[in-house]
Amino acid sequence: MTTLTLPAVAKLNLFLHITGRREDGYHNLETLFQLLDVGDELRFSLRQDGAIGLDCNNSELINEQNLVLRAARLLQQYSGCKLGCDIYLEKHLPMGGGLGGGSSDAATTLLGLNKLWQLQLSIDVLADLGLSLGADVPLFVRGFTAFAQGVGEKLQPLQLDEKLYLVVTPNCHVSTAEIFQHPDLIRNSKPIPPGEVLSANWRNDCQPLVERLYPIVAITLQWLVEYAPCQMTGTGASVFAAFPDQTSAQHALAQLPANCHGFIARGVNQSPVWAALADTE
Ligand SMILES: C[C@@](CO)(OP(=O)(O)O)[C@H](O)COP(=O)(O)OP(=O)(O)OC[C@H]1O[C@@H](n2ccc(N)nc2=O)[C@H](O)[C@@H]1O
Ligand SMILES: Nc1ncnc2c1ncn2[C@@H]1O[C@H](COP(=O)(O)OP(=O)(O)O)[C@@H](O)[C@H]1O
Repeated sequence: MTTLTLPAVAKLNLFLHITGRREDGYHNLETLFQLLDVGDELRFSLRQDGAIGLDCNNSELINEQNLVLRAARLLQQYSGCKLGCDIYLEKHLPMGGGLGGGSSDAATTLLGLNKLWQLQLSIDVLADLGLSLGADVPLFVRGFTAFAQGVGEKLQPLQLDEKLYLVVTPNCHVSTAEIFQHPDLIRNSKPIPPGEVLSANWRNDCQPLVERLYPIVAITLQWLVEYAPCQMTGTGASVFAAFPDQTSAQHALAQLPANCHGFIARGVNQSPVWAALADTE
């Protein structure tokens, strides 16, 4: 095998509770990660000379900080592999919107190159490598909808109804670091008792602060709630609502405010990257 094309899907945080701050400054969370069936696409082509190249439909993303390049270099270094690759990233997901696109791209890179370079590293090893790139990467490596604790790396798979979501990203960039450093962030939520995840009070502890600091997020939620109950994902700025069918979701999407980007996606219990990898067997 010399080429491989794989998806890198988005996630929603159906709830995000912050239960405390750790000594290293990071926060312990409890969150319900819902994978979606839409996202970016990555194409990998094997190189024998060990070099790693990146091309992308968004030229701003072609730089050494791209999580795709960082994941590829990390894997090459860890495994001692002498092979290289050219990677084309077709970016569809809004960036920095709480949809985990960068983390998902990194996870797909780890999974894809593990295959293309025939490394046969275990999923546990890939998830640990991924965690050093970002808190959400292990979720996308494991590829199942899950209840998460810690900074998001302790994952328990969950089977949820595969609902239809409208995801709306207002035209603003929320800094994750700014939100977590803010003195007014709610960071003392009680942990959910074992077995009560599905009946817990689902809310996003970052949402009140983000709505105050970024009024466009509050305005977007006020627009969306006219159609269905809605919430913010991650540290924002994207918001989402579940709809009973395509027609009602399309109806809301057609009324989207001018300063927003929106798409419809289905929640999935298993990441499409696993089906795509299985097709290559
Ligand atoms: C909170 C979540 C929920 O999905 O938000 P989104 O990024 O998806 O919006 C993520 O876990 C975010 O993960 P990620 O986006 O990888 O965050 P990082 O780049 O690792 O962290 C940026 C900064 O946020 C703070 N941070 C991040 C995660 C965490 N659990 N506690 C923190 O305090 C740290 O100050 C860190 O320096
Ligand atoms: N492949 C990538 N795709 C998107 N963003 C990336 C990528 N690599 C690095 N980044 C950087 O990571 C930041 C967060 O990206 P993203 O994962 O899309 O958002 P979030 O963490 O809010 O869900 C972006 O603002 C961008 O600067």
